[in-house]
Formats: sequence, structure tokens, C-alpha cells
Amino acid sequence: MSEILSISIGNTGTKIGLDFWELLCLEENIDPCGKFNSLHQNWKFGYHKFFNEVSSQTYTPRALFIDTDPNIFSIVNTKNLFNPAYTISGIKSLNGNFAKGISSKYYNNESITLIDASLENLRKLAENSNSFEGFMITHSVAGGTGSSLTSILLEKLSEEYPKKIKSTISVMPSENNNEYLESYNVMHCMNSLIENADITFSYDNNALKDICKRTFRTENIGFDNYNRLIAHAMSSITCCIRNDGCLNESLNANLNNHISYSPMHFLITSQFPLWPPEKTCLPPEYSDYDITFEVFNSDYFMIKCDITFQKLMQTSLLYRGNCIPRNISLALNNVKFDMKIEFVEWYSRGIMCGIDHDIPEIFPKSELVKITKHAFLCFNSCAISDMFIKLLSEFDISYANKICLDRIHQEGFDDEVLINDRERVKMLLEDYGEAAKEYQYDESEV
Ligand SMILES: Nc1nc2c(ncn2[C@@H]2O[C@H](COP(=O)(O)OP(=O)(O)OP(=O)(O)O)[C@@H](O)[C@H]2O)c(=O)[nH]1
Repeated sequence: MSEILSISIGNTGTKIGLDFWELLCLEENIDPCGKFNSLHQNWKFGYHKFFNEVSSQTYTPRALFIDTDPNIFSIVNTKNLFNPAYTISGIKSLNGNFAKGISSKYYNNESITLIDASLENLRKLAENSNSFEGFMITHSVAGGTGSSLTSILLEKLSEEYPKKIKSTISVMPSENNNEYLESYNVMHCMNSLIENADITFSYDNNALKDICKRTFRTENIGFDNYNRLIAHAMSSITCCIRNDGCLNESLNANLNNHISYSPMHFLITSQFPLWPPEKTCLPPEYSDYDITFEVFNSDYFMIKCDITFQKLMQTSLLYRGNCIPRNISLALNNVKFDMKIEFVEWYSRGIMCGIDHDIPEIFPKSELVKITKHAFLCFNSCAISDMFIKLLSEFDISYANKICLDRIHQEGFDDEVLINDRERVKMLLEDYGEAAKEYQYDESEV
């Protein structure tokens, strides 16, 4: 049994974590109080990897919640599912400033206490597992807490658990946000993800916004919708891990199947269909070809990027629900041709494919109609360069105009920390360019 320990950090990380656990409970037949419903027809044993048995037929998530802001825990602790001992909070939010979280003033008093308590609790979670495989961290790279505490914790985890896989579900900020300090948070956190994380599933609020608009056909959407999209993606990422499935059946398999050079571990995901827009209409009948075609459409990528002129590297495609292998094989051949999907020269395995026949769950109060199948695509590609270029460009604008630099200086840092972070991200961008061969990094783009 290779268990996974989930860690939710900061406001965004916690909200996504809660949505993920809600969905997981539905998929694993565990009620909101942790009671396992063994009468349900389709139960499997996957829940053991994510839940710990506390008494007969009663389970609690292997989950830790950490935030500098104590308010979020009033939400976590209203849920009977979680053990309150595994929610760790500080006194006050970092107010969107990573430098505060890593500054010696704060670090010696607050962060270190939070991190020590987190490590202690992770040790307990690890003791309650047979041989845990790794960690899955949800956070926003733009938040003060989501960037700084994640960076510190990742470094500590690398020291204490060098062989365990550190995977992250990392949310990138929206474009054109006015929080200029965020671009420094992002750069700091990206540097740390490059150095200390093994797999990063990247989600971009801007891409999620467009997907939601298209799916719900309304402008009235917000973070709750984005978080649910991410939770759905996490359900697909963990689907085969939970069910010893056909593809990416462990974090380690995810690593081996998607990453060949460890810093280049920023993966892009997409899913189609999400769900029909209105409860009143019947779910449209998508063919296996439709879902295969659309899942490669960059409109559904959860990161803003385009693969039209970019080649793919490691790529896996999981079908969930009533899909027929023969149809999928035909659909894939056609889609590869119709969409001119190409791979980098050094990658010869093509698209790795699997089917999990269980129909995916949806959030109960979401007014959505259940669909009978969907495809979930996960791939590594030089197209992720679009994301790095955008993040570097936002950083450069803030830095050139000295926006909010005083807030970094006040915490005892000079500009060197920012320059180093930027340098590391730029190096990775160049690595992706090298891998694509055709793609050349152009400083004027940033
Ligand atoms: N996807 C998503 N993004 C969010 C959500 N809430 C805030 N954000 C974005 O995340 C960034 C702020 O991160 P937060 O998680 O709120 O902050 P934090 O990590 O708790 O850090 P501090 O509050 O600064 O201590 C901004 O870019 C927001 O636009 C959410 O619920 N979902």
C-alpha cells in the first residue's frame, strides 16, 4: 500500500483541499462523517491510500491543513471528516507578502512554529501508514502564505524525506491583477518548486475562468468554480492511484511517465467534457472521437498555452466512464492526424492511454448533470513556456517600476533574493527551449 499524504497550504490551498476531499468521499463511498458505505455496489479499496481508518468502517483523510490566517480553520473544523489536530494555523495572514513568511523576524516566531508543528503532524500521518509514497500539496504560488510556507516546507520535506515524491497542485495568479507584489511571491515559489518539487500540476486562474465561462455560459463565476475544476482534475490525477488502475497508478508512475529531466516537471492538464451547462438540458452525447478531439483543444487546457507550434513530450490520456477501447484507438489515430499532434524527436512512446470504467462523480449541490464519460489529458510540453514567459514578464514590469519593493526591503531583504529567483525561472525556460530544439528563448519577449 503506497499512501499519499495531502497538505493544503494557505487560503486557496485549503479551499481546493476541501473540494478535493468532498469529491473523493463521493467517489470512495465515504459519507461526510467518515463512515464507509460498504453496501454501495462499486466499492474498491482505493480509499486506503488517502484515508486512515480510525475505527471500524470510519475513516479520516490523511490530510494536513496549514495557514498563517486562523480564519480558514473555522471552515475546516466544521467538517466532521477531518481530525482538528491536523489543522495548524498562525495568528494573522501574511498579507500577500512572501518576504514576511521567510524573514527572520517572522520566521523565528511564527513560520518556524507552523513548520515544526506541520512536520510533527506529517510524521504522525506517516506512522499511521504502511509505506507512504509521497505528498500532494495544494497552494497558490501568488499568496504570501501559499508561496513562502510552501517553499519552506518543500525544503524541509526534501531534507527529511528525500526519497518520497513531492507533488504539488499549484495555482498561478490571474492576469492583469493589481497585486504587484504577487509577481515576487510567484517567482520565489517557482524557484522553490523547480528545486524541491518532483511533479507540479499547474493551474492558471485565467485559463480556469475562460473554461468556466465557456462551460457555464455565464459571466457569473468565481473562485468556487475554479476550485471545483481543480478538484475534478485532482480526482482524475488520483483515480488510477486509488484504484491501482491502468495508467499512472502511483505518484512514482506519474513521475516516470511524464518527466525525464527533473526540473522540467511542470505538467499541463485538460478535461473534456466538464459537464453540460444547464440542469434542464440532457447531457449531450459525445462520441469517443469528440472527447478525444476536444481534450487536445487548448481551450480546455487549465494553463493558458498553445500547442499549435509546440511539440509534446510525455503525454498520458485517461478515459473515465463508458468508453470503448476500439473506438478510442480509432479516435486517437484520427485526432493525431487531424490536429497534427507531434512529439519531440527524443520521445518515442506516443500517447499512453488508459480507461477507468467508473463514471466520475460531480459535486452534489452544483446543479450539474452527470456525464457518462470524459477524457483527462496530462502532458509535459514546451508549450508551458508561455506560462513562464508571462510570469517573468509580470515580474519584470513590477521590478522595473520598483513596485512594492519597499515591502520586501522592510522584511530585511535586498533585491538579490528576487534576482536569484528570476534567474532560476529563466534558466528553466531555457531548458524547455533546449528540449524543443525549435524553440529559442528570446529575451525581448519577456
Ligand atoms: N483558484 C483560486 N485562486 C484563489 C482563491 N483565492 C484567492 N486566489 C488567488 O490566489 C492568490 C492569493 O492567494 P491566497 O491563497 O488567497 O493567499 P495565501 O496563500 O493564504 O496567503 P496570504 O493570505 O497572503 O497569507 C491571488 O492570486 C488570488 O487571485 C481561490 O479560492 N481559488
